[in-house]
Amino acid sequence: MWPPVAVELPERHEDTPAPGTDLPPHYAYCFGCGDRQEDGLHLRASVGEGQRIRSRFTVTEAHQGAPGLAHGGLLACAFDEALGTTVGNLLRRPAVTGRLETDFLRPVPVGTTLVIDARLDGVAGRKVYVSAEGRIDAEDGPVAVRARALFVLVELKHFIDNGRAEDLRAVAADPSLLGSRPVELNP
Ligand SMILES: CCCCC/C=C\C/C=C\C/C=C\C/C=C\CCCC(=O)SCCNC(=O)CCNC(=O)[C@H](O)C(C)(C)COP(=O)(O)OP(=O)(O)OC[C@H]1O[C@@H](n2cnc3c(N)ncnc32)[C@H](O)[C@@H]1OP(=O)(O)O
Repeated sequence: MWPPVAVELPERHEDTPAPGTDLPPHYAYCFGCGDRQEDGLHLRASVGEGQRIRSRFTVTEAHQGAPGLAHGGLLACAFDEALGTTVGNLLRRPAVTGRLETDFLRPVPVGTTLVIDARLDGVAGRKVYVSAEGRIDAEDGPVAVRARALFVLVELKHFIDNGRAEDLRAVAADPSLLGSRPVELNP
């Protein structure tokens, strides 16, 4: 059963941009989406209809597990990012991945762009349930990966208490590293 508990489905946050709007990286050095993270996955997300966010991830030679094929762990990472950005942008509250499960249905060759459609399935207290499927090269392409996750809402303190001090200082000095959102960090 998914979600595994009774949930509410909140309206998306009033500050969520209109469907079709591209979303900025949430952190410039994020491995999933950061534009200053040269070795990262460089997912690009945009707002979908209702409780949906669409992300795109292009598999490169750096992402191989077997010759010419994407590594499953990297695909899981891409889904973590796509699901996390769905939670963050639709609820506009900080959250972390508590549990992530993935089903790999087809091999994903280097050069593929996965079109990942994620949706918010519901919220139960601090628990947020999200799911996604990734299709090969087109929004109506064959499904290659499905994922479901539980995110847990946290206070900003979670990041301040646990993050490495020099990285927190860098963000405090240059808040634009966190995309367009004003966040107060005083480590
Ligand atoms: C100004 C605000 C800005 C807001 C943001 C706005 C826009 C943002 C835009 C974009 C989005 C941004 C980012 C998204 C992108 C990428 C996503 C990547 C995310 C990650 O990559 S993030 C790193 C990996 N992640 C961790 O580093 C977590 C380590 N972990 C912990 O820090 C703790 O473990 C924590 C906090 C998870 C829980 O700890 P805790 O003490 O706070 O709470 P507790 O344990 O009570 O759990 C509460 C309830 O969740 C249930 N629960 C917990 N874990 C479970 C599990 N695994 N399975 C089943 N249920 C579970 C419990 O059973 C309980 O349920 P119940 O309430 O029913 O008892």
